[in-house]
Amino acid sequence: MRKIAGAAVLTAVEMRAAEAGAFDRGDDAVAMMQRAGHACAAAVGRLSAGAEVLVLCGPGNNGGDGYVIAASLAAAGQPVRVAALGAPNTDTAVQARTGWHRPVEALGEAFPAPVLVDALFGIGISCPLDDTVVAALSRLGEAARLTIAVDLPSGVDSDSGARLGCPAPVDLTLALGALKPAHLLQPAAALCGTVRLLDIGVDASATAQVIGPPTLPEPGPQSHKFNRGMVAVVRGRMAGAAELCATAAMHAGAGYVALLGASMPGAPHALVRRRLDDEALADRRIAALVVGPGLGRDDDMRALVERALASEHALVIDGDALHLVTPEQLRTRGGQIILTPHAGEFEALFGRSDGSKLDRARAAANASGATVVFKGPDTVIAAPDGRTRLAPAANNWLSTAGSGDVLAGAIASCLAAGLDPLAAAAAGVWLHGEAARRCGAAFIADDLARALTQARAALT
Ligand SMILES: NC(=O)C1=CN([C@@H]2O[C@H](COP(=O)(O)OP(=O)(O)OC[C@H]3O[C@@H](n4cnc5c(N)ncnc54)[C@H](O)[C@@H]3O)[C@@H](O)[C@H]2O)[C@@H](O)CC1
Ligand SMILES: [K+]
Repeated sequence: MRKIAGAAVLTAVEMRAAEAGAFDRGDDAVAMMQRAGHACAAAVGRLSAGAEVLVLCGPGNNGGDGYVIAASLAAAGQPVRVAALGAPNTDTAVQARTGWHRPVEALGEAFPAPVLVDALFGIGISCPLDDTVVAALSRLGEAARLTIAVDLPSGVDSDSGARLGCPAPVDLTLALGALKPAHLLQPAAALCGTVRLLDIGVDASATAQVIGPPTLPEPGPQSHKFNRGMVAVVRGRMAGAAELCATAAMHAGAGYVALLGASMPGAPHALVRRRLDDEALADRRIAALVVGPGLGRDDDMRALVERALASEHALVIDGDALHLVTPEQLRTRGGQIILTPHAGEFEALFGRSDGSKLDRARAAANASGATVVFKGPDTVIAAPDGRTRLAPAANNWLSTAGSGDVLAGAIASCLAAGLDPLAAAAAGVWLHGEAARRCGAAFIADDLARALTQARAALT
């Protein structure tokens, strides 16, 4: 059982292909299910500390895992019962069922137990759960002290994270072989509780990964303020947002940060103030230019965004600037560009579309040629080459004014340090999440920007 940082994230189709690849190499489905079930049982056994376990088994292979878990716990002397939603209907699950030699209760009539293991449905759920199933899950979940989902909480769509029924949250989800998008995308992610990964012997390499602690360059004897990475932030109508962004860039490790445009009294002394003119914008030492925080959306600001696009700098485009560009314009401009839209900005720039947040971020990166950081409680980063990174659940207190300005600054700092746009975006999201974790509760964006120093120090 391991933590999820850096883990591969596979869609249902990719997961089945990974399993098929293992079978092609001589593995078989029954052996794989035994490994999955025994790995789950070991975790359940440790966590239940001898309390009675009720395992709920569905009709497919998720249910098959459940029978193996129950049999394994029984063999270890743990009190365990099984309740099922019908008979197993796959060869592998039928085989797993033969290993359980005790009664099987009907789901709707099952008596609760202190530990509930949900092995009703995993990646194979295809339509919303019946109300009677949701009612049974809720009743048994509420009565349990500890609820554990096998692979996924039953009633969520594996690829999109949508609810299929209204399941209650579980305490722990044991992801089998790889993470699935639903472990990270809302609303499903909030139902998963703590997520841990179990190895079941499949090769789970993928273009999508969970963001983990980044590797960032450390200063050495040759370092000076400019080669540590110079960030410039364009000040628009609201100076505060640009100053927050610039402050965040400094605390995330940039060697030199310039605010282009008039600052307000009280900004950090280390922040370099420069006039916003062509000479400042053309400064070749700028390694990342941020435009958008507190910018405004009038014609003057549109012209300013165009001047930023006309520069040769690597760009972080945030906030209002996302309303003043088009995907085609960005694709034509090329070069290193990171976009940091929240849901409203994303829709304004890329329009409404169906599909999961992962699909939408990938399509946006493809359309714009930029790296897209689709922000929210389930941030997804997509690069134009198809690689994606998904953020683990972060501190919900991040839903505060200025939090996005801080993120843009953190990302710009990592871009200026020489990381490629995908790595820089992922590093910035990690630093932002770690800073928020350290801040605890009810912090403001100024605290968050300062806490980036501690988040950065945690990596050294
Ligand atoms: N070798 C394998 O195939 C392995 C499979 N694994 C497990 O197998 C799971 C996937 O198994 P399956 O593909 O069989 O899928 P599931 O077991 O998730 O569910 C599919 C079954 O549920 C039924 N179903 C779907 N939606 C329903 C609904 N709303 N109401 C009632 N019934 C519904 C389907 O008709 C089918 O019988 C994974 O999540 C994982 O837990 C693991 O054991 C690893 C190995
Ligand atoms: K499940």
